[in-house]
Amino acid sequence: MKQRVVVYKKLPEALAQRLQSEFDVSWFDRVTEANRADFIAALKTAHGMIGASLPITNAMLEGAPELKIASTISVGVDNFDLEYFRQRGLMLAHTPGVLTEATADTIFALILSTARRVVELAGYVKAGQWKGSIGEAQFGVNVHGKTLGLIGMGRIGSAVARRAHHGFGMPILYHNTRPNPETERELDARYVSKEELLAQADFVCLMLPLTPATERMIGAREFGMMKRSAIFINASRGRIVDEAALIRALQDKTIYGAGLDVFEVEPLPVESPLLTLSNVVALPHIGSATHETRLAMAELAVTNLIAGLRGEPVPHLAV
Ligand SMILES: NC(=O)C1=CN([C@@H]2O[C@H](COP(=O)(O)OP(=O)(O)OC[C@H]3O[C@@H](n4cnc5c(N)ncnc54)[C@H](O)[C@@H]3O)[C@@H](O)[C@H]2O)C=CC1
Ligand SMILES: O=C(O)C(=O)CO
Repeated sequence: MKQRVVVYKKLPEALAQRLQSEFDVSWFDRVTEANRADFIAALKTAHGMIGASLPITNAMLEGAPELKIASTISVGVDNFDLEYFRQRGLMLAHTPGVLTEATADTIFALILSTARRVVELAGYVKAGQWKGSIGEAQFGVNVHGKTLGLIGMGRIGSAVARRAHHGFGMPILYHNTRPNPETERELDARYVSKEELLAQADFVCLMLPLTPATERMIGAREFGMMKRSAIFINASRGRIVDEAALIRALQDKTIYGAGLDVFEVEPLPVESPLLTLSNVVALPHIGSATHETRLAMAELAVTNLIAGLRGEPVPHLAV
């Protein structure tokens, strides 16, 4: 008898066929309030599940005694309780590496667009407000030669640092769980305490996983330690930051601006004060969202899932 798989994100046709040919599949393009009960019911007999962008609670999995593997189409695994997976001996697969460069590109887009006020001033042109030569009121700040502070120097952090060092001549400070000697040699990056980084960096960029140790790691105290000219960049996870404190720091001009791809609540509620601030560039969680990269992520997640269900070594296990 075929093993059963629950898919909870729309997959490219060729990958859907690959799963369909080997497994008995329940399809959910996405899970909403309307089909949530059907999704949970489908999990009850599932051996594997694959998808993204949905918190998977232990309660959902309690009713899934046959489950062996969850394969998330993301590198971040914060939608799962890792301890629960360990205790039940379940596998959790993810997609590191294939999205590193696309996400680093997005982070650079945030750095440049916030510093040079690209979104705000493109809106100014489109609104027909460009009547003469622009003046100081529209000037931005330099990116090249400024100090980049990276909190989190893993795969994506290192890819951002390479762009900054080779392309923009930026001195690099970083803070990480442990020093990364290879990156230090290649990019002349300097390992410093979080406090030193916050005080010295012109751009403070988070590239961390969301874990109990990183949740709300950046709050009022940390914004207070940054330069008033600092630009804060977050494309990691919104909950690493105390968003109310960030809003206050931006309103009070404790910092100069922020480039954000992630938020405490996503989609970002339309009433968020972040949307009223001209010194904020807000993107809809598009770090890895290119055609090529999303396809590579889906391919890797399907490969992970199939390997797990066949009892073969899984290329990328988080647990
Ligand atoms: N906006 C988006 O679309 C995307 C967001 N992400 C986020 O980026 C995160 C990082 O991805 P990768 O670079 O591939 O992961 P990675 O595991 O290669 O790098 C994370 C780094 O953070 C460090 N770290 C962890 N906890 C720390 C702490 N408490 N203090 C200091 N350093 C700490 C680790 O030592 C590691 O070097 C993902 O977990 C995900 O949440 C990833 C891809 C796309
Ligand atoms: O992979 C992740 O963790 C993302 O946030 C989306 O690519």
